Amino acid sequence: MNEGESVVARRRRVAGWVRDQAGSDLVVLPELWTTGAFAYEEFGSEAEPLEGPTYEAMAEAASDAGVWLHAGSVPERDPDGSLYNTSLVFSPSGALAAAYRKIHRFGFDKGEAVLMGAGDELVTVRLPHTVLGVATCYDLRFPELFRGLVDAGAETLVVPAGWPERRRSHWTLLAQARAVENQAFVLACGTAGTHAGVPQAGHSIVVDPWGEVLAEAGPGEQVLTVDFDPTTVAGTRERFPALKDRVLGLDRPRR
Ligand SMILES: NC(=O)CCC(=O)C(=O)O
Repeated sequence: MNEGESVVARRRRVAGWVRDQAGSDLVVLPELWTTGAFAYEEFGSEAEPLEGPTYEAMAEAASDAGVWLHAGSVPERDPDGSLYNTSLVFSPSGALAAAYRKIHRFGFDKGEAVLMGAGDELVTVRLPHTVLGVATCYDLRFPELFRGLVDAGAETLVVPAGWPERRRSHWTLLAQARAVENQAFVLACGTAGTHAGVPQAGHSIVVDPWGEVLAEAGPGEQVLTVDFDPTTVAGTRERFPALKDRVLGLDRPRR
């Protein structure tokens, strides 16, 4: 994203990119792309109700293109005034298929962690040939969230992000780890450019359930297109049934 571009102009530009993807099955956008994930001062001023201008523009773009659209996330203002980092998924008719409020907020004692509320619900979305499990950016560091998504049926894990360049090695490593440990496809879509002075990693990445990188973007803005068969997940899980060997309850003290 170009700093200095208005939210209105960026929304129009991104909607055009989505329309250009007609013929694809699923299009994925990154986290907080209207403001930038590190533009904390803008979260309040640019926050939208769930069905706000970004929702409307993305619903229309999904329907014009006839694609499933994970529209990344927006700063959402709840009717009670609280802010959330909320991802939106639209069906090819432009209907809202799911909204996910980011569970793990980044920033420790500042930024998103104090400005936004935490979601408390895992979200999956059934598509014709796979079930998406939805997570956002910093969530990538919390494997138990992804295990929850897998238990809810997820086979393709979608992670929009605004991940900084200085931790890019973690981005790639964690995307591959989440794919391998959950025997799932991972579609991790990151912002490019600089947000509020924080250089972004870009490098969106698609990983298969064996941990192989199917496609990886460069550092700048680009459309990364990849063909894969999500129905292969079941076979991978059957041939190498590590998920069946899980011992449940180890994440809680035993006494
Ligand atoms: N927007 C984010 O969640 C940033 C996460 C991050 O920088 C990290 O996990 O490292």
